[in-house]
This record gives sequence, C-alpha cells and structure tokens, in this order.
Amino acid sequence: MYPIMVNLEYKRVVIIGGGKVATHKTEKLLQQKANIVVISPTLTDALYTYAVNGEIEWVNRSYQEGDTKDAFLVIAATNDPYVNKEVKNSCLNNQLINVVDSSEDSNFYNMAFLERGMLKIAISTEGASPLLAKQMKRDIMSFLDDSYDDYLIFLQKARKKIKTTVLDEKRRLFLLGELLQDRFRKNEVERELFLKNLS
Ligand SMILES: C[C@@]1(CC(=O)O)C2=NC(=C\c3[nH]c(c(CCC(=O)O)c3CC(=O)O)Cc3[nH]c(c(CC(=O)O)c3CCC(=O)O)/C=C3\N/C(=C\2)[C@@H](CCC(=O)O)[C@]3(C)CC(=O)O)/[C@H]1CCC(=O)O
Ligand SMILES: NC(=O)c1ccc[n+]([C@@H]2O[C@H](COP(=O)([O-])OP(=O)(O)OC[C@H]3O[C@@H](n4cnc5c(N)ncnc54)[C@H](O)[C@@H]3O)[C@@H](O)[C@H]2O)c1
Repeated sequence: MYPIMVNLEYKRVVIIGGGKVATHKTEKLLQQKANIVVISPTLTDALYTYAVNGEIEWVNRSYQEGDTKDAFLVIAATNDPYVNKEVKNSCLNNQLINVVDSSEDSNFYNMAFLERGMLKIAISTEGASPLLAKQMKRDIMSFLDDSYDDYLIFLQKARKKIKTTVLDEKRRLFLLGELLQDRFRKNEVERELFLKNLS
C-alpha cells in the first residue's frame, strides 16, 4: 500500500449503503468537499438530514449495475457482502474502491487521521486493529499542543523566504535544518528575529 493525500474537492464519490458506516464515511468526505451520492433504500437520520439540506445526493433505491460509472471514488458500505462484492466487480481499474467489510476487495482503505494546522498524521494498522489506531491518535494528539499551528505557518514562511533569498545550496539546507530547533516552535520572538535576519 502506498500512502498519499488525495484532493477530493468536487470529485464524484458514490457510496452504496446508507447505514452507520456509510454515515461515518460521508461525514469524513463532506469535510473534503466531495460531491457525494448515496445509493440506498434506507438512510440513517443523519444522512437523511444531509440529503434534505442538499449536502449529498440521495438515490432512493438498491444498488444497480452502472451506479459506479463516472465515480472517482466508490465506497461499498452495505451490510450485504454479496452486494459489496458486486460493487467492487463493477469498478474499473482506475477507480478508487473501498469495500468496508473486505480489505482484499479494496484498492485503498481509510486511515486514522489527525490534524494540527498544516501538520497531518495518518495511522494505519492494515485492518489489524482500528481501535489501536484510534488510541494512538489520542496518544499523539496529547503531545501535539497548539504551538504547532503557528510553528507550521512560520516554517512555511521561512522556507519560502530561504528558497528565494539563499542561493548557496549548503547554506540553504543548513538554515532549513536550523528551523527545527525547539526554540522556534516555542517562542514567537525567536521566529520573528529569524525572519527579520533573513531579509
Ligand atoms: C479510519 C477508520 C474509519 C474512518 O475514519 O474511515 C477505520 N476504522 C475506524 C474505526 C473502527 N472500525 C471498526 C471499529 C470497531 C472495533 C473493531 O472492530 O476493531 C472501530 C473503532 C471505532 O469506531 O471506535 C470496525 C471495523 N473496521 C473495519 C472492519 C471490517 C474488517 O475488519 O474487515 C470492522 C469490523 C466490522 C465488524 O466486525 O462487523 C475495517 C477497516 N477500518 C478501517 C478504518 C480500515 C483499516 C484501518 C486500520 O486498521 O488502521 C479498514 C480495513 C477499511 C476501511 O474502513 O477503510 C477508523 C480508525 C480509528 C479512528 O480514526 O478513530
Ligand atoms: N470499515 C469499517 O470501518 C467498518 C466498521 C464497522 C462495520 N463495518 C462493516 O460495514 C458493513 C455495514 O455496516 P453498518 O453498520 O453500516 O450496517 P447497517 O445495517 O447500519 O447499514 C447497512 C445499509 O446498507 C443498505 N443496503 C443493504 N442492501 C443494499 C443494496 N442492495 N443496495 C444499497 N444499499 C443497501 C441498507 O439499506 C442500510 O442502509 C458491515 O458489513 C460491517 O461488518 C465496517
């Protein structure tokens, strides 16, 4: 498995099934501004609300052949393994497909994910224990205090400036390494001084 970050903004995402798991996946995908279509004869209350509010499109029927056509990403989330398998078989090689009850039938799966501003951390146990992934997420979050939010903004700014103003490659790498000193994360004055000295 090859980890990457995928931009799903305005991408067509088709979710087959409207139960608890489909609801959880929909909520994650809505945060990414995907165009979500849910195909299912029943919906949870939460999904129904999203449909009524126009946040998702609801196709009120069971899965039919052809439903995955033109989807960038597909999630087979029914409670019927036979239907989930059919959904998987209907997908083309170049479509992303996650079958919620079968890693073998999926060409991607979801990772436990945490964000601290621009810092993103994703954890996988390859399905061995999603609960361990959840616990590790909490453990990692507990030592990532909110100083990282501003620190990442500083790192981005400083890196951009170093790349445009420092022509010597060795010096550039040296300075990029210097930025990792803890004093820059902890102290705003140190950050401002560093930026000032660069210009
Ligand atoms: C990222 C996250 C969801 C997300 O955010 O999308 C996620 N599972 C989460 C939570 C969670 N899932 C389950 C429980 C109940 C406890 C338990 O069963 O252990 C809990 C805990 C909870 O809900 O509190 C049940 C479960 N999960 C899968 C199956 C089917 C199977 O095992 O075959 C079953 C059992 C069905 C059954 O027995 O009926 C399969 C998968 N779950 C994955 C991801 C992929 C592997 C990720 C990995 O291992 O690292 C994979 C392979 C496919 C996929 O879904 O992509 C989220 C991470 C935690 C977080 O971030 O908080
Ligand atoms: N990957 C994960 O994170 C994860 C976590 C928990 C459970 N699961 C697995 O996910 C599956 C679904 O669990 P759930 O709790 O959401 O079930 P659920 O019973 O809450 O929902 C099932 C949904 O599928 C719909 N459905 C059934 N047949 C359909 C068809 N032919 N076409 C379209 N929709 C159809 C139902 O109407 C319902 O909306 C189970 O197999 C479960 O083992 C996966």
